Amino acid sequence: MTPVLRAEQLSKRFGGLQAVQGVSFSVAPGEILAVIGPNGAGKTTLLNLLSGLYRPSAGRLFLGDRDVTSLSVEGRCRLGLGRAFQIVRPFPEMTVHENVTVGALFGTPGTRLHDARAQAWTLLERTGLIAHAEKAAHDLTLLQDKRLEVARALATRPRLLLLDEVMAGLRPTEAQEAVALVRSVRDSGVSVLFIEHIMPVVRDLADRVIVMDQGQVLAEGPYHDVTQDPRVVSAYLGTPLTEVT
Ligand SMILES: Nc1ncnc2c1ncn2[C@@H]1O[C@H](COP(=O)(O)OP(=O)(O)OP(=O)(O)O)[C@@H](O)[C@H]1O
Repeated sequence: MTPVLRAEQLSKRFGGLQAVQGVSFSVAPGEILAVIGPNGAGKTTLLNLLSGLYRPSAGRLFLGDRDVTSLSVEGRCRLGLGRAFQIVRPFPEMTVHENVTVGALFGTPGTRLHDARAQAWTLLERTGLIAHAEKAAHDLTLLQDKRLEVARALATRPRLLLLDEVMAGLRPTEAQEAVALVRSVRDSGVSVLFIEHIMPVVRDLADRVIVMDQGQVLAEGPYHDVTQDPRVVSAYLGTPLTEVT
């Protein structure tokens, strides 16, 4: 089956610093893939290369069969790459429903306002925000805010959703709710690639884990395999990954 996304030898250099070097991987349809690694490993830079925020210094990126290496953020979004944070951050004065409506209008040009509004109601139902639809975005709690990020990204009708540390700052019970939300996104047919530092979340959510260190892929495989890998433990300065928070 054609992967949803395929990165071939992606690299990004900032002046003298090689932030990402020769990274290759793919994401299968319906897969949840985690990208982990110590601080400065290149995870966020990689996500920026995938979403189109950065142009690679070398390498190529495919969405399905399409080479999107030189496409903009918007172009990739319209081909099915959704990112929480990708569009502008939520408009704080607008309601939750209005914010998701904007996502729907942005993701599919030509969408009629009436249809975008209807789609937004459906997404608020799916993401557990329906009771807060008329609240201003700035009145949401952190967990509701994360839900709004996911709802806005889903409004662009992605085939692959990119999430950058969406669990950060959540209490453990809230993180479990967020895990359930991401699972439900996958169950609706959307692949997910997420960066995460909280290891229990990675363990519970990821079908496969890519470990980055110093811009390169250090290990790749199921959670239990990569976390036992001595090279991975050593990259985390000897801290067992079960204790990394
Ligand atoms: N815009 C930039 N200009 C220059 N250097 C950058 C830029 N963005 C990132 N870097 C550098 O690239 C390296 C990788 O950074 P990146 O943020 O991708 O790592 P990370 O794995 O996401 O780290 P963290 O887990 O701390 O967020 C770091 O050395 C960082 O200082």
